[in-house]
Amino acid sequence: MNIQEKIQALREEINQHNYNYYILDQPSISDYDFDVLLKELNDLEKQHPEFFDPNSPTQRVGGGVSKNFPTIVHEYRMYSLDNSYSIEDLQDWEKRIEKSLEEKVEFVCELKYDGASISIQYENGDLKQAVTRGDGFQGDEVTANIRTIGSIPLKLKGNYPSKFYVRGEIILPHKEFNRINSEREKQGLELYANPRNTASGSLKLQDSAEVYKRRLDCYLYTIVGNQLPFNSQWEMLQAANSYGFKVPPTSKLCQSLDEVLAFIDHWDKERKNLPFEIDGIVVKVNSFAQQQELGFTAKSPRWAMAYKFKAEKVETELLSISYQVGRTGAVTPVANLKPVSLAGTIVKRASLHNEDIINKLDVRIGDRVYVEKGGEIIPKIVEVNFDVRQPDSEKIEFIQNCPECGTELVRNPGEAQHYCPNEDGCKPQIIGRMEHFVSRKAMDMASIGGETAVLLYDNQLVKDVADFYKLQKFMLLPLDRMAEKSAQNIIDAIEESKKIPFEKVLYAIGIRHVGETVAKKLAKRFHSMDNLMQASLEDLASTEDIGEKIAISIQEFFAKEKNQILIQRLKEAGLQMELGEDSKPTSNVLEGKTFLFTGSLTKFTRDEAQALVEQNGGKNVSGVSKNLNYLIAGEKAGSKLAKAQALGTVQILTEDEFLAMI
Ligand SMILES: NC(=O)c1ccc[n+]([C@@H]2O[C@H](COP(=O)([O-])OP(=O)(O)OC[C@H]3O[C@@H](n4cnc5c(N)ncnc54)[C@H](O)[C@@H]3O)[C@@H](O)[C@H]2O)c1
Ligand SMILES: [Zn+2]
Repeated sequence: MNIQEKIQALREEINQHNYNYYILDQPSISDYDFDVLLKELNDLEKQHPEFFDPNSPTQRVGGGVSKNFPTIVHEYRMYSLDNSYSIEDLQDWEKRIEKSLEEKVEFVCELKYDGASISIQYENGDLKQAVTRGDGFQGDEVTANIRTIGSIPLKLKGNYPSKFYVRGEIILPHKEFNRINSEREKQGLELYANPRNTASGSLKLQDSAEVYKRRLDCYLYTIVGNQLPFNSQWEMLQAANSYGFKVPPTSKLCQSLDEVLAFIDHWDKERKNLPFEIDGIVVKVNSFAQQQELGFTAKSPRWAMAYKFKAEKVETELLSISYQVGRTGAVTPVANLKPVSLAGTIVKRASLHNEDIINKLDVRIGDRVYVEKGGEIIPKIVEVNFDVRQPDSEKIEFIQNCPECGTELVRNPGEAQHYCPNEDGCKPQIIGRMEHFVSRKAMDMASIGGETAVLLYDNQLVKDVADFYKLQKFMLLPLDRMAEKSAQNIIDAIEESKKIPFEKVLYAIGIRHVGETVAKKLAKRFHSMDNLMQASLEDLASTEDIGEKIAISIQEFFAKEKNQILIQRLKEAGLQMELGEDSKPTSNVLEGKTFLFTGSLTKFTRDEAQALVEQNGGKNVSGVSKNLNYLIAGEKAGSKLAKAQALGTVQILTEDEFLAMI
């Protein structure tokens, strides 16, 4: 990979994590690992300014707006914060500031509440409107949900300005987070990863009665507006307090960096006693005049810096290891720990991923181990305390047979995971496939949870996913705890699922390595199950973002006779086996041609434009290169236009010229 490709790959990877984190509220990596990726990209971009892109995730606030709420443009932009993980970084920052201001600087230290940003507008003392940060320029209007939060005043007191926005963080206290998760566990629902993403997900619920039940809380730290009666962060906090806002009493005015460091030190130790999660300390230049002089970068103020704590780590004992078999047959070792309190939850298990990780950690039963939790659901073991290892401890031998069905496990060359090959006889694999099939992003049958899947399987009603479509109500009624209403719900959900679009069906059938995104790309490229089943390895592997590994996995899946029969039965049941009319290409006038849009577009949004390209058989690309045929340049087109002109091989079009092509 050359530098440009590396930069591009990092941008794509980070964008995907941003999407998981901010839109789906389901991070798949820890914040620390995410920040490492972002820093790597930032460093590369600094070394290679020629690849600057204003749309890079280093230049933009990570969030976005959803389709479920009205979108509101922020009158005053909402920024993110610069992060540092070390005291040295913080010292460097202070030196930079002092140098550019050439005068004494006071700082305000605040806790960095780990929740979701909110901006709330007040007019004449009344709460008017509440908007999420979104991408910093515009966010979701969630006023009704915000009104359910007890600590946010609906009416102000004292001598408040007539119009302003107050900003702060919506958080979910540990106690509530644990309560919600233990309820979800009882209902067999997927657990939420951490309080922050749960708080942000709660704000986006459609039913404010549900939001009310979540007992969110809010801490406020900024007021913005025109001609406000205070000149510093500290004065502002006092004023906000006098208007009736819940301003945290923990903030501190510091005269020197040493005082700042003492504050950090104090809270690094004390944070575990707080009833809510903080992920660091925010240090802000106190004086507004100085703030103004320092200004902003593309995504954060230069006058503030977040110092992030390292993920909390605790020591405990490894009691035993169990092995879990997933729907693909993958066997995952899980550490059973002596229960210990970590980041507000009691931790009893930690992930060990695979044999290689066990060997690398050299972890043994009875060892004292360090456990860390960084945003994911299951914490991980990061280190062994070798100083106190028992002399008679033995190296862990990975199991050789499936703990569920006894079949000998296989480990393919080049892969770290062990698999149980007994696809059709190993219960967790069958149940896992059923659960995957009915899940929200697949066939979306909410009325069939994990417990129901087990019930249906144990009663021999459903042995594979096609059996769902043979179910009738009278078969369900005799089952344990199956009321008339739940039986009807199940039958309805199964019937409804016949309308689920092809790309989700493709995801639902559970081909190894075919996730949601890959399924979409395959659907778009091959249009129907039949085409896909007949596609050659070359055809498959030449699809965007699909490499040989996925291509082989697809071919292996369809080569099996039992899968061919399964598909045939699903087809007969009436599932969607091809793309819906509206996603099919309407013409192929753009076939074989590549397009890129730049600048601000007036005739269509970027998404609409790209959809037009695809509907007419063309392909969208993400950067200017020899592979680009057409660049459609809107107003204020910048570096991409210049680069295309320099290349000389790219045809440059206006929006109208593009429309004329189709
Ligand atoms: N794990 C993942 O996949 C993933 C993906 C994207 C982002 N993230 C994480 O999200 C974070 C980046 O998100 P971000 O842009 O919201 O930045 P951030 O959370 O690091 O900092 C900015 C935010 O801090 C909040 N904040 C809390 N207390 C504050 C205070 N006292 N004063 C001012 N602001 C305060 C504000 O909401 C502000 O918008 C990083 O920590 C990153 O690791 C993780
Ligand atoms: Zn098995």
